[in-house]
Amino acid sequence: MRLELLTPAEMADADRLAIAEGPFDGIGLMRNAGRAVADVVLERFPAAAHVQVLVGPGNNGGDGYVAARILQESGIAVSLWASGTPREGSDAAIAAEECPLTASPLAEFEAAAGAVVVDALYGAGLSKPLSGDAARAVTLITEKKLKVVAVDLPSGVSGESGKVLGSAFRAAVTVTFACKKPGHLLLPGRDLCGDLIVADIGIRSSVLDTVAGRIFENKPPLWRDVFPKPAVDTHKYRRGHAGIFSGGPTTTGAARLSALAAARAGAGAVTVFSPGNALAVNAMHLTSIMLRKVDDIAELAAVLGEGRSSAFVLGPGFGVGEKARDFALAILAAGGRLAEAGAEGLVLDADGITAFRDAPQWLFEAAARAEAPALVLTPHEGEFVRLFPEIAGKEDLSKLGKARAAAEAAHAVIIYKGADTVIAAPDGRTAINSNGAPWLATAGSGDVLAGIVAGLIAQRMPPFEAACAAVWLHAEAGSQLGPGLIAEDLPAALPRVIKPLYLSPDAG
Ligand SMILES: NC(=O)C1=CN([C@@H]2O[C@H](COP(=O)(O)OP(=O)(O)OC[C@H]3O[C@@H](n4cnc5c(N)ncnc54)[C@H](OP(=O)(O)O)[C@@H]3O)[C@@H](O)[C@H]2O)[C@@H](O)CC1
Ligand SMILES: [K+]
Repeated sequence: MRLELLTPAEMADADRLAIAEGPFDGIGLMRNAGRAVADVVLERFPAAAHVQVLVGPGNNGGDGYVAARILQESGIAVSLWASGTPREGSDAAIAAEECPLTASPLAEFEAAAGAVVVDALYGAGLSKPLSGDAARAVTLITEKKLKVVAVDLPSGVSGESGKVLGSAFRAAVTVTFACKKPGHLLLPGRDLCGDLIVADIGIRSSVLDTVAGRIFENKPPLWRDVFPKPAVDTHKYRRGHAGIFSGGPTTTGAARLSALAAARAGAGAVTVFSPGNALAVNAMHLTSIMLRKVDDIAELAAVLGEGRSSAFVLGPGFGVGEKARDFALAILAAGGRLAEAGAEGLVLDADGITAFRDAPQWLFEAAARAEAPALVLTPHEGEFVRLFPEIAGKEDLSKLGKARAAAEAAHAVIIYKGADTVIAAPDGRTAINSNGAPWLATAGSGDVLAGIVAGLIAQRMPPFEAACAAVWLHAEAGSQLGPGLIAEDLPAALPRVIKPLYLSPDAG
């Protein structure tokens, strides 16, 4: 399955190119699309006695006319409700002509109890909020709790952003064509799509290769080639060394969660760098993880000078303040010297992010230096607003657009967390995660994620791929653990989700 996600504009290019190159012309593609929809209706709802097909004036409606015809030919009672008429000479007009049913105006639509609805009002061409007859149809169908099969997208959901314009259908199944679109994975779109089926309608993969941009669904094939594999003759430092900064005596747990996660992600050695007054409490809870006192910038400089640690986590439980800023900037400034010893990255999480709320520019400039270790920022929505207030306020940008703009501005890999986590690199590559689990919304879960990222970067995994892999592994562990999950469970669950990556080329 393809991992590229096509924006509606890219998909329109694909349609044009596919029509030019063949083997199918526009109406050919539409017949294939409509048939795919009809097949899903028949397969999913074999007992349906009545299907109500709602068609719009564009090509989405065209798919609906095809589906209506095929469903009627298969013996089901079909009623057709149209909003507007297809433009003369368009593919949709041909599809409407080939359809033996007479459409009633959508204004007269009544939801029939027990009917299955095919929503072919608007798809990739959604250009304004749903209103009038279409919004009324959404209300009636929702009230009657009818099962909806959406064509391409539930009408009202933006294929670009996953946002709802006005109101939108909640589908049981959505049938899209050739590739998924960002709006299928970003919330609330993902939730409104129900089960998502990608139908092959005869667009050649060479066409999709030509138009595909740099947006991906986050799945193992995206990063498995660079996932660390320990060599047979390896030793612990060759498997990378991650350094995790602990907060004071009452806030040490977060760093230990990160440290355990870095170790479980495969880092050969992990050290917790602790303030002197928290050494005792850290020591009491650490076994395979090493511990070292780092109280001030001079002790940090000594650690950096040794060049052993190749990836750092700063922020979990660390405290918001000057010390967090100084430490982060010192690590980013040490890149050149560290690079020789193999230092690769700094994962700035939680308090480490908030510490820069009044001076984000200092951080961004430090990360922009060519020799700086890679910076990975892991904001949830609140932290994102603190660090990127202007980008966060741009209502016209999707979550993906915001993450991308932030990555460019900060010269950092951004993990914009949430149920639809987006990972963005400064070079424009962006991935949307789709295996998230609600169980992950629990205290300490983010500390674990930061640790996994650092554990992978410590093993020389490139930072964007490390971030993507970490988000996927974290979510996969969360899904497998399920209800009752607490953050302490996550590091221990990692071996179970990592192992299949080594065993099967098709895992995930
Ligand atoms: N050959 C191909 O290209 C293939 C395409 N395929 C299918 O085509 C679909 C894309 O088709 P499309 O580009 O025609 O856009 P579509 O979603 O039908 O909407 C455009 C029309 O709706 C109107 N409109 C929009 N929003 C509205 C609102 N809220 N309220 C009221 N009106 C609104 C809009 O009006 P306008 O913006 O012009 O004012 C325009 O008239 C795609 O999703 C897939 O299903 C497949 O068959 C495979 C082959
Ligand atoms: K639709």
